[in-house]
Amino acid sequence: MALTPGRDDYLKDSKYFMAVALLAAKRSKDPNTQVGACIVNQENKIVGIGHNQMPNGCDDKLTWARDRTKDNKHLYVCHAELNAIMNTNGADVKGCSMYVALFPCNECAKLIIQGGIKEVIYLSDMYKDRDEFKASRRMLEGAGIKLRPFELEGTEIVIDFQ
Ligand SMILES: Nc1nc(=O)n([C@H]2C[C@H](O)[C@@H](COP(=O)(O)O)O2)cc1CO
Ligand SMILES: [Zn+2]
Repeated sequence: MALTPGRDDYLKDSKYFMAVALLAAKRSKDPNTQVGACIVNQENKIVGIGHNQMPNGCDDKLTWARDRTKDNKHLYVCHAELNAIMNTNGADVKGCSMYVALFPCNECAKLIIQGGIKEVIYLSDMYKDRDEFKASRRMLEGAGIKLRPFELEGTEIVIDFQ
């Protein structure tokens, strides 16, 4: 008996996980750069999601200004990767992959390495020439973490609420 085939145009795993990261990024209040991260375990289950946000309880007390010569957001903001790692409800991130909209900075690289994440899939590497990102790449590569640019296939996913 011939089997009825399933849909071909379903959302593939890696595109889904990056889309989850990008959806999380939409929650960010950063007026300039919104970042999301999604951690996936070896069974392809999501174990943590995060976006760049101010520390809990500090939301309306801290500035989103960008200029580093004055009081500025970089002193305070919790990066998407940090939040994703902290949002796992106790699941272990060891052996997991992280999908992230922007290449991790040096501080997040330390969390990724010490947490035992084995692979980082990133969409943008727009700050790659800065020292923090050179340091980050050096540490991640040194720790043997696989770094993979996300291969974009199509530029949008439409979510229709109707
Ligand atoms: N990988 C990252 N994850 C993040 O969550 N961020 C956050 C920190 C800031 O809130 C924003 C970057 O701001 P800007 O320098 O592009 O105005 O994105 C930044 C990076 C880049 O390292
Ligand atoms: Zn970071």
